[in-house]
Amino acid sequence: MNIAVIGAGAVGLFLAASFKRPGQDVVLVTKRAEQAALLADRGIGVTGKIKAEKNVQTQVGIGTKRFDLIVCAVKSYDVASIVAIGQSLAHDETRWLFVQNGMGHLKEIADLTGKVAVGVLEYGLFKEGDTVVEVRGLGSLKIAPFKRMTEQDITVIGDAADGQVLHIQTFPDHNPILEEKLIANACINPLTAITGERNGAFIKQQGYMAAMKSVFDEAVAVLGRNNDEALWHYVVAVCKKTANNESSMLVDYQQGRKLELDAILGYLIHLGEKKQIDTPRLLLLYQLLNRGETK
Ligand SMILES: NC(=O)C1=CN([C@@H]2O[C@H](COP(=O)(O)OP(=O)(O)OC[C@H]3O[C@@H](n4cnc5c(N)ncnc54)[C@H](OP(=O)(O)O)[C@@H]3O)[C@@H](O)[C@H]2O)C=CC1
Ligand SMILES: CC(C)(CO)C(=O)C(=O)O
Repeated sequence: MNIAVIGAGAVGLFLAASFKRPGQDVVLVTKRAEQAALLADRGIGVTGKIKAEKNVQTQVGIGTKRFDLIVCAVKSYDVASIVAIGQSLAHDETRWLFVQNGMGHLKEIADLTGKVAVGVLEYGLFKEGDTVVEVRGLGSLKIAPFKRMTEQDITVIGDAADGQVLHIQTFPDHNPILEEKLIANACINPLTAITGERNGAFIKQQGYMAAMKSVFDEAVAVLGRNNDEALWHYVVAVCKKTANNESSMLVDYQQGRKLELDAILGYLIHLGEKKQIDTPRLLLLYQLLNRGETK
């Protein structure tokens, strides 16, 4: 099987290393030529809680080669541009896997004509320069079919990863796993970005925990999952497993990069509007973090 991973950020580096196994070709598609050259020279280094060194091929932008599996690891706001040009990487039986946080990207990937799966990544990953990713929190990659994917296609993706690096769990339905992760990201990412704290602070300090719970209550009301104790335990468990991680939104905020506000908070606020459910806390977080890049 030949595999393309699009986007060489924290997640793309980790997943490219995860799918690189003997007899399996992995091409990591970067945006910048300098990064492609460095990766070709040094390979990918995985450090922290998982250690691996893998050599993969690199490619700058979309080329002419077609792949059996395409893993899209760009931010949710870049998914539309990949969908627009990505078809040239695919053949009729290509399987796509999208691993973005939030649920904002689902409307974009609905336009793809191929077989599409979605995944949620519960690892805490931190990009240390162009070729190294530090694993700061362990979890799973949960994957499920989104469209035209059979159970067997999902199994093929699950079996393709190097089990020493990546733990994959497969699910029959994408909605529950994406909703759970959406809630976790709505609770963790904006508050960590505002406070500058690592994820673990929100289970160690009572005041932070109360703030997170109040965001949780609003978010679950929008999804119609009030009184879902198991979901609150899930959010706490993600904080615990990734306690030492700076959330992807905190990292982006500190680096002045665009935030995934629309995919996470915006998605819930919009759904709340449709259902006539007030979301004052989600709106406040959105406004505090919006530096003018999002409407
Ligand atoms: N980091 C984490 O711990 C976790 C992240 N996630 C989610 O995973 C997704 C990816 O996150 P993360 O890896 O942290 O984000 P990063 O910003 O680190 O990586 C995204 C990468 O995509 C690249 N890119 C953008 N457009 C293109 C393009 N057209 N062609 C090729 N490459 C492109 C960017 O390049 P450049 O930098 O050159 O612009 C960047 O390297 C997000 O939705 C995030 O929320 C989920 C769980 C954990
Ligand atoms: C799992 C978690 C919360 C890890 O920090 C994440 O999804 C992120 O940072 O975006």
